[in-house]
Amino acid sequence: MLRKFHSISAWLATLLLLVLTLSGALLSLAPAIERSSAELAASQQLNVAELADRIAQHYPQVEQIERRPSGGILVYYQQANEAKVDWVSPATGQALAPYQASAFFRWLKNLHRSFLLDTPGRLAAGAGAFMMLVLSVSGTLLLARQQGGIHHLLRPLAGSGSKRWHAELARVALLGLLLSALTGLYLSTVTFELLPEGTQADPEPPQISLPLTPPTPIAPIVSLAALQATPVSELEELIYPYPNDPTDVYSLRTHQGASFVNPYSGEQLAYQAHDKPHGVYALITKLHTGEGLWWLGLWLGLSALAVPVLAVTGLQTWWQRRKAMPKLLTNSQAKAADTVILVGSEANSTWGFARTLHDALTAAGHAVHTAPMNSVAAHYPQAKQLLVLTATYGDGDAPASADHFLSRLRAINQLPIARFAVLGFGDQQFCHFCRFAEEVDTALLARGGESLLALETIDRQSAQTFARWGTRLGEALGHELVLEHKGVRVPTTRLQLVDRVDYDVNSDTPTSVLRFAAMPNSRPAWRRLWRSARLPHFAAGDLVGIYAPHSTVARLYSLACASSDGVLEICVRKHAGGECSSFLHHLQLGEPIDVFIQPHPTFRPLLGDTPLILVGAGTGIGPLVGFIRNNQQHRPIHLYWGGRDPQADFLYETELQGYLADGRLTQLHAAFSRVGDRSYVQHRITANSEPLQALIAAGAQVLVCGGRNMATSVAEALDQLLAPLELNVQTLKTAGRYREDVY
Ligand SMILES: Cc1cc2nc3c(=O)[nH]c(=O)nc-3n(C[C@H](O)[C@H](O)[C@H](O)COP(=O)(O)O)c2cc1C
Repeated sequence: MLRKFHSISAWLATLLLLVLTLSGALLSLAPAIERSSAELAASQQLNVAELADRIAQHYPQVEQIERRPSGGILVYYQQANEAKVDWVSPATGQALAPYQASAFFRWLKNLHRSFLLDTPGRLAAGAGAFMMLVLSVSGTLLLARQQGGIHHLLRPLAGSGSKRWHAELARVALLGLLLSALTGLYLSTVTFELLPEGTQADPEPPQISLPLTPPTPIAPIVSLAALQATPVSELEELIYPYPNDPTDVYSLRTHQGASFVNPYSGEQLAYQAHDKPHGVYALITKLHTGEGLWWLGLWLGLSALAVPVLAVTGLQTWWQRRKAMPKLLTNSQAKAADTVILVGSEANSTWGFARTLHDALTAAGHAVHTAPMNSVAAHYPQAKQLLVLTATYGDGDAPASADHFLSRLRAINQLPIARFAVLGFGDQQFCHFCRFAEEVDTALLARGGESLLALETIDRQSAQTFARWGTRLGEALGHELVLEHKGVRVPTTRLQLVDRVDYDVNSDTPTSVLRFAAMPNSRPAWRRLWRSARLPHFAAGDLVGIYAPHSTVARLYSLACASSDGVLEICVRKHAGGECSSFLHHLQLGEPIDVFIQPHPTFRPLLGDTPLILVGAGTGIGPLVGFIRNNQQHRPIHLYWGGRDPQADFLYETELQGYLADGRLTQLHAAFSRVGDRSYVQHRITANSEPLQALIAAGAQVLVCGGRNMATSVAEALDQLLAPLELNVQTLKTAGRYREDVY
């Protein structure tokens, strides 16, 4: 829902925002250009009397002095009965250059404020500022969700292509865009008098009586006390008395207020301060335009320039997601359907299964409506059965297209369709296999639903299990149903094996560390002209999906390095009958594999320098080594790892010794199950209870990677040692300080 909302708002706002941001970016140059044509430094220490005295040496017929927000000084004067304006040097009072207001910038300002129209244009500009605010906030929430929480917003981003560019750029430009949007919205509300602009002080001109008769000439301006007491940095404008009127006075406007100055005595008359709302208005105008804050102007301008790029990359991401969703040519209307299929998916493969089911049911004569789970309606008047197909993500959580399903269901008075069947898609590698599907099944039963078929789960997109479920569904519906699903491979990058280290080679289950690099000639020649082959972007702990030859189902492996390390590294144990692990173990140097990256943002070290306790067994060491390798800031890292025999499978032993020596690893506690005291990693944890208690009390984060049994034993051992601290694994998990990557 959030993604859809973000996409629709983006479409509506794109055109509006392109005009607003491009004109805003150009306008942001104005303060810096003006600043470069004015001379400023000397003006900061002067008072207005001194400045006016210097100017008087060169401009006998001066009428007005103005200090621009940039700090430059303008002088308005008469020459040969012609009104003129010059930039002057505050240091000497001499002319720098004639002043010419830029017609281009005036036009641009009108375009930016009102699209060169009147009230409708101003309304559109206000709406544009509002859309920018909405997009900035919804985009931040999306990013926070992708990164595993708002406090992880600054973590390195995973993914590649336009999606990654979009997120990366949005993160950089976010503050500038938020500031522009909020201040722009405020200025719009002031334009439409929804908020007060405040008033600039405008005191009544005083009547002065002449000190002497016949009239004496007015005092030299440098001697006027009120002007001496006003620093130039406070000045907005000084208007001189009319030369032929001996009763006229100086009119002085500063940032704080307005007053008059007696030209004979130098006394300040009728001072009036600007009101508070005006102060707020002036400050917000300054923050929006960057006038007087040229660096802020340039920063806002650069942030605004990000908007067209965000529009293009956002559009590409939207298009790619749309393309990945199957086209359902025969999708019935929700109100006319007798069968409703709701889909929970993050990376879209479940949509492929939904389409196979949709087509088969349609061919069998059903009117089928297929939609994302988040679009569940309160009422389907004709529907007789609801079929829910959903994946599970994160730590047993809902995928993107289903993250509001359970709350929607709670808000609906009566279950929209009584008969239902849930089919869960997941991966046994993960700790909570198909847990979200279980939750959905339980929730539907609790709401009084009637199970058409018991919950079924599908491991790693098995087409066979899907076909068997289809047969049973057909029986429940009273007709034959054949589900022949042909998996669709997601787009991949081709890499080649460049290095391998093999361990335990004499056993049936050897382990290898495999390193891959980009395949130089994997791209068409015309694309190689502008970009050479390179690795996709990933961080240690992300997952890489690898297709064995002729397989449409990818196997996921945890990454032992980041793309900035220049290779893609995984640690693989060969399993009896494991198609992908056997393929990888037989791979020769130079041979290719096809991969894609699945970000795993929740399995990462928290930012900062708090200690890390890394726990793993067997190949679970992969991502943990990646975290240690990238520990350039030398935060304390304590590694607990379990293997079988140090002579045969001490994975990464040489690297780990190097990391201990250079300070990237603080302590290494290895346990071996087939030699010596035949211990497991949880035994090392229990034996080190006290130092571990101290580390966790100091805020340490625990990251566990490896088999499910190991993870359970480690959690039990940690629960025991945490009890005296009145903590347990669950509370650490809730605080994001205990993360697992378990298979
Ligand atoms: C980061 C990540 C986390 C996952 N978490 C789980 C999980 O907790 N439980 C599970 O059974 N499957 C999990 N999976 C596997 C997916 O549910 C499974 O691959 C599913 O078929 C994906 O469907 P989709 O392509 O429609 O999103 C996870 C996959 C990824 C990439």
